[in-house]
Amino acid sequence: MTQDLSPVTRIPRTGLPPYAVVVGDPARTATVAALLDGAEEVSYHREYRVFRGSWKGLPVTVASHGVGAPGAILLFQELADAGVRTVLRLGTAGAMRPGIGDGDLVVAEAAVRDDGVTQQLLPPEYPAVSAPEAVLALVRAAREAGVPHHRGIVWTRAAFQPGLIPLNAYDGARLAAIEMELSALLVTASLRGLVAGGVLVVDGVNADELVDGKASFSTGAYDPHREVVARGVERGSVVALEALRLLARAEEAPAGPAEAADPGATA
Ligand SMILES: O=P(O)(O)O[C@H]1O[C@H](CO)[C@@H](O)[C@H]1O
Ligand SMILES: O=c1cc[nH]c(=O)[nH]1
Repeated sequence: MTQDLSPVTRIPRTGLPPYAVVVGDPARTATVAALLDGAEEVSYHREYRVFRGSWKGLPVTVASHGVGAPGAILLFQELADAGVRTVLRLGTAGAMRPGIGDGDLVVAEAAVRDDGVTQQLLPPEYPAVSAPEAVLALVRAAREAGVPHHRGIVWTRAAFQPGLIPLNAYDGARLAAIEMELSALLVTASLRGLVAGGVLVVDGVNADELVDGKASFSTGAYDPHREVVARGVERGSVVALEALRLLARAEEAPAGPAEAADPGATA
């Protein structure tokens, strides 16, 4: 029997666990899947590679979305169509604030919508915010794992390489990191009633270097191919999976009176 597959990403329309970790690099799905019990590759079409498996008894989906928000949002939408309800992005990012170092994690509280695609879907004033429970679960998981981590607002920016327009629009805005897909996930989540968040592994442009004036925050010190980044990705994988487990456990707990009265609370 031919499986019913989504049109672009070719992920199965049914049978995916509702808790998901999404990553940019298809190779990273295998890194995360290696931590799971009973991991199996479900599909691999274009940049969209999907595994399913179990983390401490919780069935999870692990999927890649490639580089750039226009392609990534196709995966986010098709995951939602397939019944996935909680999505955490485990990405890499450049640091933008003093004190954030290579391999550290940044837990995103919100993202600047400079993603190049959501502007075509709804007005730019609409915010891209992480679910507060996702932020708290990621921070708790990072703290319990003893992983260096920071919280803050992330700049999702469609252009990776610098062009002619100066990149100083957010100087002084205390942004924590820069990457390319998170705001598209957060906006999709708000529109579709999903719980979403992001944890990013810093792969360069250490903000201490910025302060010293040794690098610009373009790609001066960008180098994701280092041991410090690989270790950060391993730690970030555990943090993301553990945060999913905390979120699932909290959702199983009986709703309080305020949540029960608010139909949006359990969307
Ligand atoms: O490592 P990933 O998750 O792909 O994230 C970052 O890395 C890519 C750029 O090198 C972009 O996708 C950016 O968001
Ligand atoms: O988009 C990205 C990803 C990683 N590092 C960066 O500096 N930018």
